[in-house]
Order: sequence, then C-alpha cells, then structure tokens
Amino acid sequence: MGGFTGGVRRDNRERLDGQRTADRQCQRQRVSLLRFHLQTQVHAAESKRRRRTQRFLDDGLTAADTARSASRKVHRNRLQTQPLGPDRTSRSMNSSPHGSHASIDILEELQLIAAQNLEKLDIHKYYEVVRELGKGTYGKVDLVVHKIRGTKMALKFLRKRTTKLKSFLREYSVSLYLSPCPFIINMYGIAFETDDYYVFAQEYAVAGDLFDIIPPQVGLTETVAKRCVHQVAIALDYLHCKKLVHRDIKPENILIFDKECRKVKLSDFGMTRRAGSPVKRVSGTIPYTAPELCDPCRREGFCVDHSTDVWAFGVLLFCMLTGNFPWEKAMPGDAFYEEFARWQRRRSGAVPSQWRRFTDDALRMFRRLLSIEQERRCSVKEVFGYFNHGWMLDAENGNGGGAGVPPLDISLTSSEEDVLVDRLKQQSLSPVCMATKGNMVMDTHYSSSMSTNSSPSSTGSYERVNRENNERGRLLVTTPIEICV
Ligand SMILES: Nc1ncnc2c1ncn2[C@@H]1O[C@H](COP(=O)(O)OP(=O)(O)OP(=O)(O)O)[C@@H](O)[C@H]1O
Repeated sequence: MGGFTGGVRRDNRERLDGQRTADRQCQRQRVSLLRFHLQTQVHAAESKRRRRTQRFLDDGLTAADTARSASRKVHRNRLQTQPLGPDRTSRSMNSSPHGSHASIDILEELQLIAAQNLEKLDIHKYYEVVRELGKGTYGKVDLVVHKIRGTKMALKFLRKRTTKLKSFLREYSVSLYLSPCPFIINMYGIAFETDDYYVFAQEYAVAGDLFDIIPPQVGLTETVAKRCVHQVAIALDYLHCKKLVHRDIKPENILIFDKECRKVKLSDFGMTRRAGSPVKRVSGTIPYTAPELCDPCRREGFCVDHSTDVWAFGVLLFCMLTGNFPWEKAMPGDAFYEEFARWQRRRSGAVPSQWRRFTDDALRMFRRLLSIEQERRCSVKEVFGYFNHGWMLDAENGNGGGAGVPPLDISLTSSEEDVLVDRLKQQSLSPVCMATKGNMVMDTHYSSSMSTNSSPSSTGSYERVNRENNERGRLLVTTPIEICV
C-alpha cells in the first residue's frame, strides 16, 4: 500500500511539475506575444506619425484633411472626456470671464498639436515660390506651388525675429479653428519653420484683397458692396459666436476671389483674442480703431470686446461705399470725427457732409454700428436687417463720385488744407491706378515705428502704404498694436 501510495504521490508530483512547466512556458509565450503586440502597436503608431508628417510635407490637400480631422478629434475627445461639472465650470470661469470654454480648450489643444508637429523645412524642396502677394507688419505672404501636387497656396511667413512662437501658434490655431466657416480663409493644416520664419499655408485668394478693388473717392457699387458686406458679416458673426474678437477688421484683411465680390473671405487672425481677455494699448490708431481705444488719456488696460469689431465693420462699410475714410482717427481734434460725434449724440440735427449720400435707412444702420458708447453698439448681425433697404441716394448712378455727393462744408484750418492739397496731389498713387502695390504716400501728420498698410483720409485719398520700405516718406498712420497682459 505504502509503495503504491508513494508511487501515486510521485506520479502526481511529476504531473503537477509538468503542468507547472507547461503553464510557465505558456505564460512566457503569452508575455512574449503581448510584448510583440505592443511593439507592433508602437511601431505602427510611430510609422503612422512619420507617414502623417511626410503627408503634411508632401501633400497639402491630405494634410488639410488630417489637420481638420485632428481638430474634430480634439473636439470629440473633449466632449467625451469632460462632462459638465463643477470642476470644469470653475476652470472655464478662470479661463474667460465670458465663459468661452469650448473654444478655449480646443484652441489650446490645437496649439499643442501644432507645436508637436512643427518641423524645420527647406522651403524650396517642397514649394516653388511664384511671387509675393503682400507684406504685413510681421512678415510676408507668398504665392507658392506645391512641387508634387501642383497646388497653389499662399504661405504666410512670420519673421522669427519679431514673432514669438506662441503668437505664431496662436494665429495658426485660431485660423485653423475658424476655417470651417465658408466665409473665412481656408487652411491646409500645414505649419513649419525655416531658419528665419514661422510659416503656415492657406488657400490662395486669386483676386487679392478688398482694398485693391475699392475705387478711391468713388467706392464700390451698392450691389457689390452689399454682397461683400453680407459675407463679411456672416464671418464676423461666426467668430463672435465663438467668443473671439478679430481686432483688425480692414479691407486688406478681406480676401476676394473675384472682382464682383461673389466670393469673399475674412483673413488675418494675428490680432484675434478671446472676448474678455485683458490687453493694453501700446501704440497708435487707424481709422478703424474704435474711439474708446483711441483715447490717449486712458491709462488702464482694455478688455477685448466684440463692439470694437462692430465699429471697425461700420468704418469698413463707409469705406466700401464711398472710397474714403470717414475720419483719420476717432478722436477729438479730428474735424470729421467731431462732426460725426455731434450728430451721433444728437447735439446737431445736421447730417455730417460726408454722410449725406446715404439714405435714412443706411444712416440708421450706421448710427447703430458706430455708436460712440461701446455698450450701445449693435451686434454685427443687425446689418442683415438692412439688406432689403437702399443704402445710397445715388444708387442708380452706380455711386458715381460726382452726382449726389455733397461737397465738403467743414471749414478747415490752413494746415488741414495743406494736408488736403497734398493728398489730392497723391491721388495718382491710388491702388486702383497702381500696377504695383506698396507705393508710399507722404504725410506730415503721422509717423510711427509701426504702420498699417492703408492710409486714411476723409478728404479723398485712399492709399496703401508699404510698411517696410519707408525711404520715400513717413508712414501715414499707426497700427493699434496691443499686447496681452
Ligand atoms: N491667402 C491669400 N491670398 C492672396 N493674398 C493674400 C493672402 N493672404 C494675404 N494676402 C495678401 O497679403 C497681405 C498681407 O497679409 P496679412 O494681412 O495676412 O499679413 P499681416 O502681416 O498679418 O498684415 P497686418 O500688418 O495687416 O497684420 C494681405 O493684405 C493680402 O493682400
């Protein structure tokens, strides 16, 4: 019995040992399988990343899709992983006084993605530079053709010397974020750097910008202007709904695809900030700058607000319809502005001379858009209610500068008259007559280290100024550059 029992025990032990060894082998196999699986996954993810980066470089159109789907994915993930709750609410409140948490998180994440994918690139390897499309304060925009796809694109170059990486990423991400709107310039999802520049790609607007097609002192026809205004208003409303403020609305930033303005898109989101962000004024004003931002006595900072876009939009409308600026700056001391402000505050019943070409309906619209008190300014959406009304008294005449336009009846000081004469002399340099952009206009009144690329005058001239090449004269007006505090 004992021998039998002992034999059984031995057998059992051997069986158990064998089983254990088999288990161990099996476990080892499983571990190595798992390792292999993990390695394959890592490898796949790595090569997917490499392929995607390569596609970014090789194939503009695919890259656009990739970027858009990345943006959509970020949005989806955020919605899935962040249910509304006390934590999220407090975070949003901290981020923005206007509670614009949706756009905030997406914008931050888009910036992160862009930063992770930013690679150094030899531009000539992938793009053939056709010509320069424009120059701005911080860089230039070139028309290029993608060497492999043959796609025409506009590459925006921001000088590293004057642009922080953060600012570049912000402009790029905001542009990408807003690009689904059909009235905002489309993006290709391509961003890279060279030794001297940060660069991103956007769709090429074949007809240039709005500034080029506004005939000085004449303006666009009411039909064309309305068509353009309608599209810009939709773009601006889209932006405002996302709790963003453009802060640089002007004709140079409205890109056009045909001279009749059938297709128009808003661009240049370099100054765009979240509504409610604190900023402080550093220097300068342009005719589009709202009066509250022009006040030199105001020392405290500003809160970014939609109403400043609405003001600029109102000035833009005036420029489009007349080919003139309503004033040089919305400040006391500017005779044209003062006359307007008196009428606007109902201290004078007389419609200012510059404004007498408009119908009562159009004047009502301007009164709402250009309210001196920013809290009384309407939303940009309100212009939609005015499209069925006539805007110009001489609309049938195609806004011809002569007939119907009342003469200026503001008494000018002699120095103002000199400036006026100077400007009239410069009319041959107007963008409509110029084959090349960038000719300078002399002006004795304004000079600054920064400039805008258009110059104002309520007295007739309507010029674009080259920001870089100022050897022929002084710069006309300064750009409102504000920095976040
Ligand atoms: N996608 C485009 N297609 C065609 N032309 C363009 C495009 N983007 C920009 N431009 C031209 O280049 C000019 C300068 O571009 P942009 O306004 O983006 O530069 P910026 O440095 O931001 O200028 P700013 O000094 O006004 O801020 C525009 O006014 C326009 O004439």
